[in-house]
Amino acid sequence: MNIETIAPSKALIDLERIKKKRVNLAIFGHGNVGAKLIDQIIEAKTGIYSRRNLDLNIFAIANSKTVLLNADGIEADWQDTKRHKGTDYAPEEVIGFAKQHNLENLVLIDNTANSTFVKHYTSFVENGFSLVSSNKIGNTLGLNFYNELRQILKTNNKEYLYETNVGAGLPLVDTIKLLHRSGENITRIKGVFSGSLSYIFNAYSENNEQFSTVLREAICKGFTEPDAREDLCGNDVGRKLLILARELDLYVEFEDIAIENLIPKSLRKVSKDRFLESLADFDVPFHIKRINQKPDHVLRYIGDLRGDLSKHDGAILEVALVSVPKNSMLGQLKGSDSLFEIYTESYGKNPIVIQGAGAGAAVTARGVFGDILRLSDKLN
Ligand SMILES: NC(=O)C1=CN([C@@H]2O[C@H](COP(=O)(O)OP(=O)(O)OC[C@H]3O[C@@H](n4cnc5c(N)ncnc54)[C@H](O)[C@@H]3O)[C@@H](O)[C@H]2O)C=CC1
Ligand SMILES: N[C@@H](CC=O)C(=O)O
Repeated sequence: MNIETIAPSKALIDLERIKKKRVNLAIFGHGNVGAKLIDQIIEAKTGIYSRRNLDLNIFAIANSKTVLLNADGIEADWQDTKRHKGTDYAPEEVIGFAKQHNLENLVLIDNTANSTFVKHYTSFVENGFSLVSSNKIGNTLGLNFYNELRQILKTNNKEYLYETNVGAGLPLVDTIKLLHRSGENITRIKGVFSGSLSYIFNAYSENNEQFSTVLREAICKGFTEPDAREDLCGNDVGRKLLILARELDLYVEFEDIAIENLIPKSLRKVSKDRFLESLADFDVPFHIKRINQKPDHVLRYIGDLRGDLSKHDGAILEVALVSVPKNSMLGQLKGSDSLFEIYTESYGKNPIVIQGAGAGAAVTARGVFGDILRLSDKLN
C-alpha cells in the first residue's frame, strides 16, 4: 500500500501504537483473587497505556473448567462473555493459541490453589512465558521440582515472581531476597504469617464469640484458603515459612516443618461440605484454650524460622499456637494483619518489622498486579 493512501490520522495512530510495549497475559484462576485482578487490570489499563507506554493485553482467562481466548484483548464484560463463549480446554491449548497469533512478551498468571496446575509451569516457560503466581504450591513441592524449575527459567531467560506467596500484598519476599543477596545475615524470621488466622484469633480474643462464628465470618469474607482447612491445619503457614527458608538458600522440605494442626481429628478427612456443617466442633476445645491462659494474654498462631541459618541444613521451622501478653507487638495485632519480624546481624536485637493486611482478595490482587508491572519493565 502506498503510504500516501493512508489517512494522516491513521498513520499517526499506528506510530503511537508502535511506541507501546504490549505484554500478553494469560490468567488462570478467576476466584476471589483472580477476578479482582482482572478487574483491577482492566480498570487501570488506559492510564497505564498512556503513562507507561505499556499495553497490558489479557488474551486468556481460564478456570478449572473453561477458557476465554481473544488475541486482541478481553474486556470489562469478561464474566458474561466467558459464560457464553468459554470453551473446555487443556492448558497447552493456551500455548498453541499464543503461537498461532504470534503473541510475544507472554506472562502466565497462576491464581489457582491447584497442585496439578503448577506441573504445567515448565512447558509454559519453555514456550516463552514468564510466571507470576499467588499460588504457593509451585514453591513448596520437593526441592527437585523447585531447582529444576529455576534451571529451566534460567535456560529460557524467563522470570518467576511470587511476592504474594507470603504476606499477600506486603513487600516481604522481595525484602528478604534483597537482604540475603546483599550479604545480610538473616538470623530469624518470626511472626503471624497467616492473614486468615490472624483475623480469626484477633476476633476470637477480642470478642466473646464462639470459635465457629468467627471462623465462618473469615470464610465468608474471603480471607481463608479455598478450603479453610489449609489454613487451620497449618499447611498454609508452613508453606510460607518454607518459601522464605528457600529464599535463604536453606535446603528444606515441607516434611521438615513442625506444625501444630488446629483441626479436630474428626474433621480432618471429611468432605469440605461436611466440614463446613461441623464448624461447631471447634468451639469446646478452643474455649478451653482461651480460658486456660494467664490474665491479659491472647492466642496467636505463629511461624518461626530459626536455628543456624548460615548452614544449608541448620534451620528449624515451626508453626504453633501460642499465648502472648495482650500488650506485646503480636498481642496488639488487629483485623487480618500479618506481622513479620526479621532479625539480622546488622539490625541486632531490634528486628525489621513488616506489618499489614496479610489476606484479602483486593490486596493480594494488587500484589500480583505489582509483580506483573515489575516483570513488564524487564520485557522488551
Ligand atoms: N485470599 C487471599 O487472601 C490470598 C490468596 N493467595 C492465593 O491466591 C490463590 C487464589 O486464591 P482464591 O482466589 O482465594 O481462590 P479461589 O478458590 O477463590 O479461586 C481459585 C480459582 O482457581 C481455579 N482453578 C482451580 N484449579 C484450576 C486449574 N487446574 N486450572 C485453572 N484454574 C483452576 C478455580 O476454578 C477458581 O477460579 C491461592 O493459591 C491462594 O493461596 C495468596 C495470598 C492471599
Ligand atoms: N490463607 C492465607 C491467604 C494468603 O496467603 C493467609 O491466611 O494468609
